Amino acid sequence: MMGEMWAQTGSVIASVMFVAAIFQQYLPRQLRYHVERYTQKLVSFVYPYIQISFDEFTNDFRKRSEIYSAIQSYLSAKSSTRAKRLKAHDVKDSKSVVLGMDDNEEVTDEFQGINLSWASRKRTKNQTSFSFYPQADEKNHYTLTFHRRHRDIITGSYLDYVIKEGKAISVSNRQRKLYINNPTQNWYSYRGTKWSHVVFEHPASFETLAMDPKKKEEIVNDLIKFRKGKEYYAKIGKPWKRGYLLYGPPGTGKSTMIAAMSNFMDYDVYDLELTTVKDNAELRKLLIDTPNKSIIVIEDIDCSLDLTGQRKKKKEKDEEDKEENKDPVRKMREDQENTQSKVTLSGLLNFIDGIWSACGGERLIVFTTNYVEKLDPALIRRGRMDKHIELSYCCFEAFKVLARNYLDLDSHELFETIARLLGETNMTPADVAENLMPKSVIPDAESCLKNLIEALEAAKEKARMMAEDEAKSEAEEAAKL
Ligand SMILES: Nc1ncnc2c1ncn2[C@@H]1O[C@H](COP(=O)(O)OP(=O)(O)OP(=O)(O)O)[C@@H](O)[C@H]1O
Ligand SMILES: [Mg+2]
Repeated sequence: MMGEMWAQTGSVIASVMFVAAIFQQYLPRQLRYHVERYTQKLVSFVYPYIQISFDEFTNDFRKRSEIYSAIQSYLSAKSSTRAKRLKAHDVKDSKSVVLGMDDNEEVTDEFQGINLSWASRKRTKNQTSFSFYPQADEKNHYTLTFHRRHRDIITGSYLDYVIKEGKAISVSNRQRKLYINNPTQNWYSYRGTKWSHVVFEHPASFETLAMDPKKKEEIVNDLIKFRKGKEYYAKIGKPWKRGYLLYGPPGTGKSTMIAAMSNFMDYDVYDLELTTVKDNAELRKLLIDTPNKSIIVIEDIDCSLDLTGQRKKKKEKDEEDKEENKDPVRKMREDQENTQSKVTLSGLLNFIDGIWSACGGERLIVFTTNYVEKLDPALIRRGRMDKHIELSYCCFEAFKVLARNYLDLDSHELFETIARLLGETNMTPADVAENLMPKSVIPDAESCLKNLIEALEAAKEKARMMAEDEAKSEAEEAAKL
């Protein structure tokens, strides 16, 4: 109804303008100017609609307008169901083809009871010379048309809403990436960049992660709270970031949990290899280069650097420096060693809570370690690493998740024996999972469970023998004394 009325009004106006344009050609120049002015005044008086256009490229044609891209994503959701002629876009970093309106197609939208219409238009300039920027000769733009009495709402809240929604749609369509830092010496080589990336398609999820369900729920809730926490962090005056320390023996699912976090949050992963970072300044550059909605990961923090001993060493060195007559060759060698190294504990601490960390926001920082007790307390104190998560040996609840994942089993008469054995011996989820893998082509759940029971019994026996040996050698030591 509304559309028809607009179309009618539009065609009347177009006819008036057409007649005026023909008429103008026969008038002297000054008169033509006045006629043009008055025609436009008349049109704006009769035609109560306002049009806003959004160009695809910024003025210098080099950069695609962010607003245009956001509108495109917003309209792709509407036009794929409403418009009749669609156009497939190959949008960079998008998981799938993005469908948008074809040129000169229109879709309507509604906002707080107000009807509006969007149209996709293309202006082609006459090509007179060779151009480095072919887009410059084809100007795509969207036009938004609405009644002038809604001007304030549309230019205020509606446009904000469209851009926010559009950006959210682009994020959810985005292909997630795993970034790895390049060694510093390669940054300035041909096409050298700080981070290289590959497409990240890890299948891990919190559903398939084997761990105590209560702990898992706590972590998921913590992540949800963080994701929704923009205003909260602003209110308490803290940068929007959160640190997790994942610790536990090898094979308990620390790396798997990081993948699950990334899938759950829809964040890119920045896997930071500290041993290839030259010094603290380079570390800062790398981190400033990470955008928001990312997880910065430092795996095996205890092995990456001699972080634990850094402070102590420094103190020792200071003492040594006091020695008056120091061998100059030795001093030179030591100086060289020092320049080779690299990132210090204080550099890393600055990264976690330094001033830069407030840039952008919405970042998770995850450290993993096998030996939490070895870490410097300064690194893991509350406020730096907000949450300490222990990933431990497989408990019965975790086993049930694995049995469901690997064998599609929720219960079985052998579960009771497995529960008992898991209580008596330590086995990592990685080992339990390995034993649950079907060994034959035709999967047989029962034989897989029996395999696991055998492995658990063997592990229990091994642990018993080791304990006996230890007790024996302790007794021998005591006898010697
Ligand atoms: N809690 C778990 N839930 C599901 N699968 C797991 C779990 N823990 C380990 N696995 C399986 O074992 C493999 C190894 O686990 P993962 O790499 O996450 O261990 P990790 O704790 O990071 O070990 P490391 O300390 O050696 O880095 C994974 O590929 C996964 O299939
Ligand atoms: Mg790991």
